[in-house]
Amino acid sequence: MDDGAFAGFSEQARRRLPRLFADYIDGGAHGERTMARNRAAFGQWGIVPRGLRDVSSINLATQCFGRSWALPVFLAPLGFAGMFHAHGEQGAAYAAHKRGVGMGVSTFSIAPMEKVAATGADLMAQIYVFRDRALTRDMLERARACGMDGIILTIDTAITPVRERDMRNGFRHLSRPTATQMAGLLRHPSWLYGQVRGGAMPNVGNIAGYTGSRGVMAQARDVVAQIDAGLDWDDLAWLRATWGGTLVVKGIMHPDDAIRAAEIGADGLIISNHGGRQMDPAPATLDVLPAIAQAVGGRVDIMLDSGIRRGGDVVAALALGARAVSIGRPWAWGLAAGGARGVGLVLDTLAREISDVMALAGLPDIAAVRAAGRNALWRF
Ligand SMILES: Cc1cc2nc3c(=O)[nH]c(=O)nc-3n(C[C@H](O)[C@H](O)[C@H](O)COP(=O)(O)O)c2cc1C
Ligand SMILES: CC(C)CC(=O)C(=O)O
Repeated sequence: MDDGAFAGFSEQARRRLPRLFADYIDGGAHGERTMARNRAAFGQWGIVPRGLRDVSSINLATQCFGRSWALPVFLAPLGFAGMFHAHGEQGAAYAAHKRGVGMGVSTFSIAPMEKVAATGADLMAQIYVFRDRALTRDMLERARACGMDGIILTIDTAITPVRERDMRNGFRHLSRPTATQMAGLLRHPSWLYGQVRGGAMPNVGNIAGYTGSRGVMAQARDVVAQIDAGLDWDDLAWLRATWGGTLVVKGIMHPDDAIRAAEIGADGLIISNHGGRQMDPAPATLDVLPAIAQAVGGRVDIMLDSGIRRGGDVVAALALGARAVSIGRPWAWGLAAGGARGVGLVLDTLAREISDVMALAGLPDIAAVRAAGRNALWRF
């Protein structure tokens, strides 16, 4: 796979992590065709160099979902991220805070959201609605209580499809670690030491009741099984009525769904195929972006994720109608490779590339990128 600007981080992450976790991060659903298509779609677009424009200062400041960030980049919610490095979700949030960007905290965060919120970062709580709505209500109340004024409802995960790498490794498919899994953990002593020192084999600590000694893999299997496959548009309306803050719907891939979510009162949309981890085969997110942007016509802000690996990818997405992008695996690799510092370096790497591309395209700020639109782009 082409990990773009993050190849060094992903390589190091794969060295540092037991295979179980490295494959969980890297893998996708079924034949991983969606994952490949996400990357290929960015390869279809060039950005046309322009000169004789004043680009002596490049400003990456961005507004999206009613928030202000220093970059048009958001850290996507990632489940079980605390297993990738002892700094965990707090480390990532710390890096996001330092760089002035936002972050989604997964329902399946290893660290309880209260601990992540204590970093002071601009966070949004990602919500998987459970069959037991009391758990979901509890999560909304906790999000509000720890000062988060935005939530992200993920809608592309009614079921979790086969992810062949996870099946092979027994990720979420076993209730007890196998000898192979144990040997894999022991072959990564520095990772293991960090995990033990950081909390002695963590729990899926963000969900009430999921603590104890059963082991994080058994917990992961059980909490994922809690996701309600019966979720429908009435539930979105319920959530809209229940949650007074910003409500963003993640996993939109069709213009009709975008329009319906906006009509129900969502404040924002994330065009996402979950990084190719859910539907396979699905279209690339960049390919569905123009029709969705046209359908919503500026009524709600659009963020895009799945396959962002270069600054040029970000600029192409913004020129085609996104207000910002989010990155998933790149920050997981950064975290695994170097904790909070690694996540910070991932953001710096992307910021530098975005800035390079904008300068050489004669686009000094994000408003200029959006205004240029397709005029800045070349379809190969
Ligand atoms: C390890 C991992 C865990 C994820 N966990 C969640 C999750 O708990 N909730 C969610 O909405 N999306 C989850 N996602 C999807 C991401 O939020 C995001 O949509 C995706 O990673 C973007 O694609 P990219 O990894 O190619 O950047 C996860 C993705 C990865 C790689
Ligand atoms: C549904 C879970 C397996 C967590 C998740 O969103 C992911 O791994 O992509």
